[in-house]
Amino acid sequence: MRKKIIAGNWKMNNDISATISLITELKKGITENTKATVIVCPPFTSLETTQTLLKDSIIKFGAQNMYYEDSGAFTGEISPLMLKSVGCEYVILGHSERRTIFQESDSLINKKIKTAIKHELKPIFCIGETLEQREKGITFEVCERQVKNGLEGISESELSHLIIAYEPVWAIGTGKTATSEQAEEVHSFVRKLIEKMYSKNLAEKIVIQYGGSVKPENAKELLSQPNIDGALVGGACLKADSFLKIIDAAN
Ligand SMILES: O=C[C@H](O)COP(=O)(O)O
Repeated sequence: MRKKIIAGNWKMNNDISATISLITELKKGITENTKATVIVCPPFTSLETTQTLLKDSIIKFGAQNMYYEDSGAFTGEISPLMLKSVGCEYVILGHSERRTIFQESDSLINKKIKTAIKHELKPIFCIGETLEQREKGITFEVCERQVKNGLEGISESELSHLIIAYEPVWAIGTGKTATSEQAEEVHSFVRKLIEKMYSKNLAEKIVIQYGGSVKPENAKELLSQPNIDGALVGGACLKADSFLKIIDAAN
């Protein structure tokens, strides 16, 4: 039985004082009785504060991106070693906002995933189709290409801590959630693909989260699908109240 993992991607939100308020509220609501694993992914500038606030907490944290080199002349970038130095356990890679706004390619994402694994950071690897691709009927094809290219050259043993997040681009920040049937269909497809690429064993273990307008109102229905193992939450993770309700829905 896969444990549900609920991650909050704060995106480019929350300064230090908002970070302190939000994490303080979350700590009150997330206790030993919380069944899901909870991860928060604040912006880089809040990671050190997050590390301090989450010392001795069961809440885990990660970053929203990183570069694939350890150090050097890469102005504006953040290395996996820097993330490790502030205690990050996870890193979101291949988010559709990185793919579209910052033109990140499958091959760049693949390099980042490899480096994250090398440094024992757990990637949350995002995939998903655009509205145009869904309407053309190529959702599976797009997701298959992203998974195959993103994981190229990575062995089964290296994937033991990788999480896949299926996020249909048309559902991100739009209020349009995929129906639980639409999401389940893709999750099931991705799990079968992992079985074909690796093994039944890995396919059964790998956590596949859904992301895209997850809210307290739809979380239970989405999280009750057999192949949906958690959520990557954007907008609704910025308020403790709504994020805690989503976490409760996984209980
Ligand atoms: O990483 C999170 C996703 O992009 C979902 O964002 P959203 O919940 O605001 O749609």
